[in-house]
Amino acid sequence: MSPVLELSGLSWSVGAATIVDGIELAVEEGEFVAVIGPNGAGKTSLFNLVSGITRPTGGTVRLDGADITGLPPHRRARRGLGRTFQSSSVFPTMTVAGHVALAARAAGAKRVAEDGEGVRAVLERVRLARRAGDLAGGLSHGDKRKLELAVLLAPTLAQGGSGPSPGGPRLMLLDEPMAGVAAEEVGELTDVIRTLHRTEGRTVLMVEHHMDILLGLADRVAVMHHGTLLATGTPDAVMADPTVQEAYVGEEL
Ligand SMILES: Nc1ncnc2c1ncn2[C@@H]1O[C@H](COP(=O)(O)OP(=O)(O)OP(=O)(O)O)[C@@H](O)[C@H]1O
Repeated sequence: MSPVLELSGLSWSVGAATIVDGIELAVEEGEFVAVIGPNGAGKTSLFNLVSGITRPTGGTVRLDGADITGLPPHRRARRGLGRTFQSSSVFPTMTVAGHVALAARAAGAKRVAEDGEGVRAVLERVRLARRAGDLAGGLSHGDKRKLELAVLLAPTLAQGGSGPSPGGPRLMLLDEPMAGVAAEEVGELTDVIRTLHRTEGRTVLMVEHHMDILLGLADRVAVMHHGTLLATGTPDAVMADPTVQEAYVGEEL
């Protein structure tokens, strides 16, 4: 069986600067791979290439064995690739339930009521049902992150209809979901992400700076440095790797 995601020689240059440099990475079905690396290593740039926001200057991206290198982001989404962003992307004056209903309709769901069972069920999966009627602008950072996950799951509501990717994304790219989240909210957000991975069986590729969060969450860690993949391995193996420690000199691993 092909890996869910396969990156071969994936590269991106801007002028003379090579920002992503020959990445080789295969992510298997149901795997949780964390991408770490010092500031400016190229992690977000790599996510932009995988989700189709930027076109690589070299190499290929394969999803379920099919070459999707030339596909725009919405067509990748239809094939089951979902992505969240480093900075929060909610609409402050729209309700929490409104976000889910809107995303479900965009995915082809018919007759989605904001106060209906379907929207509530999606919000329960990210532990946000109690805030369904509240405006997104009033949510804590942790709850905004959960709402972004609910928006990723909303295409589930198109199930049975003509909507694309009825089960929601099988591959989720999460770009620093803990950024800006208060320490007391990190545990619950980690639990939500763990459930989406372990219980629902989704494949996850996640950028995260804090190794303590990744221990117990990630099967494998991929370390980026200056645009290249410096090492991949279990969290413990990567932390013990002297080349990784060297790349992080002056920064916390
Ligand atoms: N559009 C662009 N044009 C030129 N340089 C860019 C562009 N986008 C990113 N860069 C540069 O590429 C490098 C990698 O940036 P990127 O944001 O991918 O790193 P990162 O590992 O995600 O960093 P951080 O951990 O700080 O978020 C940086 O030096 C950045 O300045």
